[in-house]
Amino acid sequence: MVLMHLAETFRRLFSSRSLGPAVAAAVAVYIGRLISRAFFSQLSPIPGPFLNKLSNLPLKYHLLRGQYHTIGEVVRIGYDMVSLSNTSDTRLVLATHAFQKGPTYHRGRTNEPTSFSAIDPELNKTRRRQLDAGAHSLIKTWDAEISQQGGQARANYFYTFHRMGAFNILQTGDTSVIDKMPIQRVPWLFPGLKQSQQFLLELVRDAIATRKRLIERQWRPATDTTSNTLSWTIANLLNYPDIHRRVTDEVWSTFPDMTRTISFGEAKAKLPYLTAVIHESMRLNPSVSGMLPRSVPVEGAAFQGYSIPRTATICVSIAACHRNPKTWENPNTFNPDRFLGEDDEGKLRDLLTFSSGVRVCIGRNLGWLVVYTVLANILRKYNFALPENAPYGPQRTDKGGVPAEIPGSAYILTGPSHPQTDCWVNISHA
Ligand code: HEM
Repeated sequence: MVLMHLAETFRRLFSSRSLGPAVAAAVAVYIGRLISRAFFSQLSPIPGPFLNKLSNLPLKYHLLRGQYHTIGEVVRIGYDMVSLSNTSDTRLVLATHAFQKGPTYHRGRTNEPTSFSAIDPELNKTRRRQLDAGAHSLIKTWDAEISQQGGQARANYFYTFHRMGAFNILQTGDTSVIDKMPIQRVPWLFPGLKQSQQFLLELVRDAIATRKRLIERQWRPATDTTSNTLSWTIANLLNYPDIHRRVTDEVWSTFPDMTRTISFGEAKAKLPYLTAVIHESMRLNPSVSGMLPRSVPVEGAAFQGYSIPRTATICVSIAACHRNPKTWENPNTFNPDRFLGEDDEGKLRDLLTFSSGVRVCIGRNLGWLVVYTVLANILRKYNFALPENAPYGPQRTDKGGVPAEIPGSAYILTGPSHPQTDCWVNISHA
């Protein structure tokens, strides 16, 4: 019915005297453009499904379904887009500011470019410095106090840390925020109180509004990456009961005293199998997985013998690199042992979980801290078991006999697509 309607509309357009030639010309131009994209573009020699050569729509469809390319190391994933899955090539793209982040990073995000979305290298460097500046200025302040006080300083670290994190006071010396704290005054005696309260209220309202805006736009990269990593690790352990048992045994036998929380340092130093489990989970399901677009420098680029013009976009796909069969044996299998062998250092170099180069994740230490401590403590404290009617689990395998993975999205950040059905677990105290 719809097709008939469309056909009739086209017939009318073409037969209309005034519109007919214009529409025919537009269609001819469009078809010409498709032919040129497919056969005469500089990207034409690059392998990839035929539809990808014509439009970027198939890419969007595949990303929404959680799929990324697995057919080669340089693949045409759109009419003007290529994706790499060779780790060395990918590191080269990420290494410097030569391949800047693509314009999509900032489109539709926050008003102000953040350290994540800033495209301009200079602005990004400033943003990264601003985050470092707190620690840097703390060190400078304490160094100065130590030398002034003859080698030993009396410092209140609580206030120092607070000031360092909040509003960059140590660096700028601007303490107006603290000075206006209402709790520092006796309310009814000071006329300036109303003004101070107003100032603080506006500040807080502003912070809440910004946070709400980010949440509404589902833009919480830092917390999402960490919580997605945790979700994927639990999902993988539930799919592989032997590995689950082995990692739990390691935590139990290493830290039998349940009254003490396992710290990050302890977990990292004393739980090699948990470390391998986390690496393997981050390999199989990197929470920042794909479509990290990079603009090609004016002089163009070449990878694996294919030249890529500056008009194209290179999409770095961490997920595709992590499942490249040339790099990883049986890439679709969850196998932490690959990080325990003799070449575990080499294997770690092939991981791009936190990216690499100039735009490497600046929150990776915090990410590690959360992932290690949460996993070590919950694996020790709880038994996890899949409910009887769980849609995924070791009983459900794919054609290769590997436990089927719960579906995930693949659009920059990757988490389970249907947590409302796929992420249930029964927990009890261990
Ligand atoms: C397991 C947790 C995490 C993973 C897997 C992860 C991964 C990544 C990756 C792959 C990138 C590069 C993205 C790109 O090139 O577009 C990145 C960038 C970034 N990450 Fe993380 N991240 C994690 C946790 C965090 C946390 C906890 C924070 C903040 C406290 C954070 C803040 C950032 C920022 C600001 C950038 C942009 C850096 C820049 O472009 O200069 N990340 N992260």
